[in-house]
Amino acid sequence: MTQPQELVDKVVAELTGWLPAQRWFGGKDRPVDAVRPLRSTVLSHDPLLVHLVVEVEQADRLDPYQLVVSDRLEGFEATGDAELTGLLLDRIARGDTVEGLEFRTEPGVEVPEGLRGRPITSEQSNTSVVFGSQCILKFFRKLTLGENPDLVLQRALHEVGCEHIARPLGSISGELKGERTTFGMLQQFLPDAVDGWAMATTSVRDLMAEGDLHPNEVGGDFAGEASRLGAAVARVHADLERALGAQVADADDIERSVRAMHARLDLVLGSVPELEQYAPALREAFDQARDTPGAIAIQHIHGDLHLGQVLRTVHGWLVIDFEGEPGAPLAERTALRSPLRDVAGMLRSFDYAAHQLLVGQPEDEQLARRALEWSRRNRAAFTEGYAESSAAAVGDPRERGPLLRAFELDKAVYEVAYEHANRPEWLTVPLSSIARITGEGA
Ligand SMILES: Nc1ncnc2c1ncn2[C@@H]1O[C@H](COP(=O)(O)OP(=O)(O)O)[C@@H](O)[C@H]1O
Ligand SMILES: O=P(O)(O)O[C@H]1O[C@H](CO)[C@@H](O[C@H]2O[C@H](CO)[C@@H](O)[C@H](O)[C@H]2O)[C@H](O)[C@H]1O
Repeated sequence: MTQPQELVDKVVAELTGWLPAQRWFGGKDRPVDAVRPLRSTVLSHDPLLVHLVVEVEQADRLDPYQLVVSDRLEGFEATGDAELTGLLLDRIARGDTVEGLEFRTEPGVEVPEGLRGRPITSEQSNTSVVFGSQCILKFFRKLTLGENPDLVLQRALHEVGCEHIARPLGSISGELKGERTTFGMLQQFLPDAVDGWAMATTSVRDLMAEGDLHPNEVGGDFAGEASRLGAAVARVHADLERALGAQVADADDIERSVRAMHARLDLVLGSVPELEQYAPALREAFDQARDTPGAIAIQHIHGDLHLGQVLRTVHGWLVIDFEGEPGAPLAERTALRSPLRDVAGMLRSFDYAAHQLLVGQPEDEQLARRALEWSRRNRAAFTEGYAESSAAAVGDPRERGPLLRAFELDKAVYEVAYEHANRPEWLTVPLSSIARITGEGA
């Protein structure tokens, strides 16, 4: 029988080669220099199941990543094993503490024992496992020291009765480098849910299949959903404000945020030279954010809102994954920011959904025209739905043109970096948007 330490040593030795091949690994664009164990906890002896946190060294970066591993699999990764993941859920159901690792349910929640887990297979930054038709356990991969905003914000939203989130059911947390850190989050699973990305891209495909029809004429028109989605996002913002408060941004806040946009651009320019030609126009747009009319409200926001983060259920739209941008430092993700950043994130996503079909055929002008038409129609519907339901302090995004434009471009710069690191073949999607928005050629 393998001893836990033997397993940990074997796994750690293999990780340098194994990690870069994982979808959720955030450092695929840089070589892995070293992997060291930070903490390991035996969750079960028979079958052997070990919770392992490692520190991954890549040039000047040190990032903690989380795994659960076992010796009884062909590889070692246990999140794909129905019985082993069931052991994690059982521990949450019983409220166990194992060597400082705390498995808990949320107040008033009962979780059944004995369920088996199945991992979901969509493109994602973390690993999620579904149990029966009732709960989903998100296992954070790249760990953020401290409490994860995904759990903190959804708890706060649940407490004020927000109707547009899945109920938080439990968590796994423990100490990492002296800080209480969230390792996992259990949430209500919506078995009937379809994510917004799947719905939107289906609608785009319907349109492309109809040579002569416009977006409002085809069966799969998405504008009604886009408008309802705008209203749901506005209500989530209002609930976040109710739960955790808001402030009016002062001149320093605005200045800091303009400087941060420039700093992000500087950083991304260092690794993606294709962005260089748009830099002057981007900088001008960031500077113009200072000229936005009226007071700007800042509050806790989602921070990485896009069509893959919203689920359509029979009861309406739900927003998930309040973790913020997976690459950003925690201080930035938990800072009070303008909700218009989320609006901008979603507007970017409509543009993505429309243009992803052009990835393999950039020269097709007819397709490009239809894509633009779809994007404009759905962006307008979303913004209108948002404006109709938004709280007075946030107001109508259309009246905040310079700020919204700067946020959209800042998000597109983030996406350039994200695609460069994760899906280089998609790099043209944010780059061509930047060209369109800044008017710097397509
Ligand atoms: N509560 C839920 N009910 C149904 N499906 C969900 C739920 N939460 C997440 N999902 C599915 O899992 C996917 C990944 O979830 P997400 O929270 O975005 O993880 P990640 O942080 O890895 O991106 C979603 O796109 C969605 O398809
Ligand atoms: O893994 P997360 O969902 O937290 O977010 C990261 O990955 C997203 C891609 O899966 C990425 O989103 C970009 O691509 C989406 C289509 O796949 C598109 O809907 C988004 O608008 C676009 O930003 C996201 O930026 C990244 O943080």
